[in-house]
Amino acid sequence: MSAPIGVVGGGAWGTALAQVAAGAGHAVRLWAREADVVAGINDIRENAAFLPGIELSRAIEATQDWSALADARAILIVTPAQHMRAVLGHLRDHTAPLILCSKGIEAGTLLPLHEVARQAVPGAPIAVLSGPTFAHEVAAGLPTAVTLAAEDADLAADLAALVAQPTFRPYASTDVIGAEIGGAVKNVLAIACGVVDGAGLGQNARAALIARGFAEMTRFGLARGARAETLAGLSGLGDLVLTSSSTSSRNFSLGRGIGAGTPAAALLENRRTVAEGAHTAPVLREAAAQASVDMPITEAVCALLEGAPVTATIDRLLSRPLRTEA
Ligand SMILES: NC(=O)C1=CN([C@@H]2O[C@H](COP(=O)(O)OP(=O)(O)OC[C@H]3O[C@@H](n4cnc5c(N)ncnc54)[C@H](OP(=O)(O)O)[C@@H]3O)[C@@H](O)[C@H]2O)C=CC1
Ligand SMILES: O=C(CO)COP(=O)(O)O
Repeated sequence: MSAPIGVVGGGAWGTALAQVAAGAGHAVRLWAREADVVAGINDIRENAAFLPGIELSRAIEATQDWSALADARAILIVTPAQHMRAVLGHLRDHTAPLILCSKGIEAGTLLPLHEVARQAVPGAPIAVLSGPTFAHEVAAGLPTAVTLAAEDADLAADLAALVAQPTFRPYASTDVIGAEIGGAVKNVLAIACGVVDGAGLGQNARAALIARGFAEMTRFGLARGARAETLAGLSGLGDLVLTSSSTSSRNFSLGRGIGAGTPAAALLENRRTVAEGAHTAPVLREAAAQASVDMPITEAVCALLEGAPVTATIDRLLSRPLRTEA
């Protein structure tokens, strides 16, 4: 039997990707932080906390023991973005490729996650997997396509082949930063789209927000070295389209609650699942300021997360001086 695939993170997405890897014919070792998640996967083949209702493959073995990943041929990293550096500290000496599947930018350093991973695990080749992927649909075997990016084109193609299935199609790319920025920024934009929905501002407003949000994503991405075609692909526009209009998105749902009048702090209190956009928004605002990129929608989302009133925040966005569309 060939070496197993490792997965770090027993949330919805880590569990769904473990199911994908098992479906592709691999033995899978899934590291999770919480004992109830490990027990549920090993004993009753279900992650009831994060991915209820999906019967998990017997090829998945959950563990809390880092040494179980020692012989992994590749490791998918799927913890929330702000925990990634701490988690990767446990894998410092690994040399197997790491495939980063989380979406965000590190607070404080403003680093994209692949640079965090490079610092934390210097001997491992780094790749990024990102795209329009609701975990429950992937776990249910519904057709899905993603971007799988690594600087080395051969590595990207090899890793794509490693996890591919007829219903899970990775498209290889060498634009690592582009694949990351789309996923990080769309989470913030999904909150904004949810606010428009919750406040009852209509579908025209949502379409305008998606288009202007994509312009914002593109300006920031280009400033950070992303390629325009990556931002217009699965991991950018594709993921924005998915999460800007569906209550299956935790970010959209958070925004919807804010738009309907519930304070963000109350919605974020005691959450067990992650809405990454809430963490990414202030980091993105800082990174945009550093790069002299104008991101008014991101600034509005930050204001709402900090407790600004919905109507006044939307009025401010709408009363900005008229400008050309670019
Ligand atoms: N859900 C989805 O459809 C998709 C999610 N993503 C991205 O994947 C990442 C993970 O999201 P998702 O799986 O949905 O998360 P969930 O909200 O489903 O689960 C939370 C996860 O965070 C883990 N966690 C919480 N605190 C810590 C910590 N201190 N250290 C390490 N791990 C911690 C939990 O571990 P434990 O199990 O041990 O409690 C659990 O795995 C995010 O960046 C998200 O944007 C990307 C694409 C799709
Ligand atoms: O990233 C996702 C789908 O691609 C999941 O979106 P949410 O985190 O908003 O649920």
